Amino acid sequence: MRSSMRRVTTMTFSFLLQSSPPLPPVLPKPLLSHEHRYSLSSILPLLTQRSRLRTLSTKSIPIMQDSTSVSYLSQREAAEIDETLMGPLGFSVDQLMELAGLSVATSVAEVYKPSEYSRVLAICGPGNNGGDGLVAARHLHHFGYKPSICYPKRTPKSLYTGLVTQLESLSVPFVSVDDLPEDLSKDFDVIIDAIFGFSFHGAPRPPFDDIIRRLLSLQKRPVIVSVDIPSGWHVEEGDNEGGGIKPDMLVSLTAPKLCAKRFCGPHHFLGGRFVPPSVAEKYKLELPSYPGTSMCVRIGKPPKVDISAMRVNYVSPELLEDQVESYPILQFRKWFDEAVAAGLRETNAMALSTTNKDRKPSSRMVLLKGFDENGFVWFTNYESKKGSDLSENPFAALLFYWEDMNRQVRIEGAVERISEEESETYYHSRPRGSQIGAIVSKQSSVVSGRHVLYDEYEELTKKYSDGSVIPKPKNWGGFRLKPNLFEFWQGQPSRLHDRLQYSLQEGNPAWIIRRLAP
Ligand SMILES: NC(=O)C1=CN([C@@H]2O[C@H](COP(=O)(O)OP(=O)(O)OC[C@H]3O[C@@H](n4cnc5c(N)ncnc54)[C@H](OP(=O)(O)O)[C@@H]3O)[C@@H](O)[C@H]2O)[C@H](O)CC1
Ligand SMILES: Cc1cc2nc3c(=O)[nH]c(=O)nc-3n(C[C@H](O)[C@H](O)[C@H](O)COP(=O)(O)O)c2cc1C
Ligand SMILES: Cc1ncc(COP(=O)(O)O)c(C=O)c1O
Ligand SMILES: [K+]
Repeated sequence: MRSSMRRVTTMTFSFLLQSSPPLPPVLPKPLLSHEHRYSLSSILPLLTQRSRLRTLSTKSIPIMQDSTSVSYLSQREAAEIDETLMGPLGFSVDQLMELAGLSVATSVAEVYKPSEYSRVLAICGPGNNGGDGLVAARHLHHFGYKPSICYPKRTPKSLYTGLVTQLESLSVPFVSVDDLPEDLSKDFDVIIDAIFGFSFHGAPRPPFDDIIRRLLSLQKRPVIVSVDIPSGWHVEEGDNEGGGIKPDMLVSLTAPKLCAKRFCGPHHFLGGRFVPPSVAEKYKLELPSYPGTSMCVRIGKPPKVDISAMRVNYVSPELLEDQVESYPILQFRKWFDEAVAAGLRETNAMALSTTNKDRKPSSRMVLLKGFDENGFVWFTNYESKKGSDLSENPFAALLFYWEDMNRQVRIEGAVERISEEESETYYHSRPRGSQIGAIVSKQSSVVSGRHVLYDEYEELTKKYSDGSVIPKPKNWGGFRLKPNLFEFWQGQPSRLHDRLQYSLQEGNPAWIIRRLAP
């Protein structure tokens, strides 16, 4: 260990990750030509359908933990709020309908990905709820779904005829009630129930009575997404007879109506991100905040899941022996670049597994800060648990999981400290707050409270507020793992994954590539 430590002190700092660091000069020339630059469009086919879709939808949907803090509206309040918005507040019905329909489409896209739920039937009623359904269908078309529309009682107002024309111009098919299959489960994955909204009263009249009866008979598929009110439910009392439709998703608009208290399906979303504060104040509306730029927010409890049934069937391009690089470091570079180009978050995050002298393993995430033919580098506190493990047993394993690409990379080898000089250079490249953080944190030791760290952090922040150099703690620095084994794993259907292992035999510099059973 000592001698190898001395060897690394002569290295320059060039291993640190750059977008495309120079290739190691020790590699034979012809291999250099194998290096590719990847544009995002060339990478996209490598991503799964699932991940491609994720880029369409909002990144994170915060969940309202306390559903009691959302206001519920009576039928009269809902109608009054609409009048206020469209009267003194200057909104037009077209505008509100566009936003409502977009909220419905984004909510659907959050939960039901078009790779699995592409065939959508929007059943639209005669009022504005039906209009929301028409708008949602248009957006879903643009999101990659294949919507069809059933719109039996058309209103001859220009708002609605315009929405119909827009859908026709996209070749979205309109299906008459007579042409609807009796069993909707064969032809559709999702039904948008945009039949009745908050102006529904009495019992459903034809042809909607029969359509609602058909929705009632559906089992698991297609899923039903109700816009604002599950059609047929009493706007305030809900499904009071217990025989109404049971939607899988309810997208409440502006604020949930009283009937939504009776909704016990798995997905309750709120849309209608346009309520001005004056309206919220007047009606004492308590509404959750919408995340980022999202048009919808999940309200209520997240769905209960059957963990044992949670699984993904991976579908990816094949990983073949004659397509991979002869040098694992080049193959790693290729996959790393592809992961970066695909926009994955923290591509350089890796699990580091160590063992202590009693052969007890432990794992944690660290950030890769550079790699080349000499090894893989990360930084940490030498007196931490991992630091002490590595001094007792200088062998470790690294693991990368690039979920959106169905890829995993395992790397194993011997570990050594990098030079003080390299650690110094890297330490001072970090944000000053993190430099102070490294001084404050006696990593892996017990702390009596958060304040202990923060008090010292504040003190040091003041001390170094003049911009002077923050000295690197002696016990903070880098490790380098020199690999003797790599495995590139590409997820495939039916768990028949591709696994290509590169290993080094004692005293032989050539890498042997072998396929392992999945
Ligand atoms: N604030 C928002 O977020 C916005 C929500 N919008 C949506 O608008 C609906 C409310 O729209 P409205 O037009 O007032 O009403 P409905 O869509 O519920 O439907 C009224 C039509 O339905 C007929 N109706 C009523 N009861 C029955 C029944 N039992 N059988 C058959 N037909 C029925 C009614 O006809 P009537 O002759 O009975 O009056 C109407 O033709 C709201 O829920 C949101 O989805 C807006 O997009 C704007 C902003
Ligand atoms: C994504 C991610 C990256 C991390 N990167 C580092 C790192 O580069 N260095 C580090 O010391 N700790 C890092 N941590 C914190 C470690 O996971 C761990 O909590 C800490 O190093 C203490 O581990 P130990 O007690 O096993 O030594 C990271 C955590 C996460 C979730
Ligand atoms: C405790 C700790 N140390 C070091 C790092 C690496 O951070 P940096 O990128 O600032 O070097 C991390 C990253 O999460 C960390 O949590
Ligand atoms: K509805």
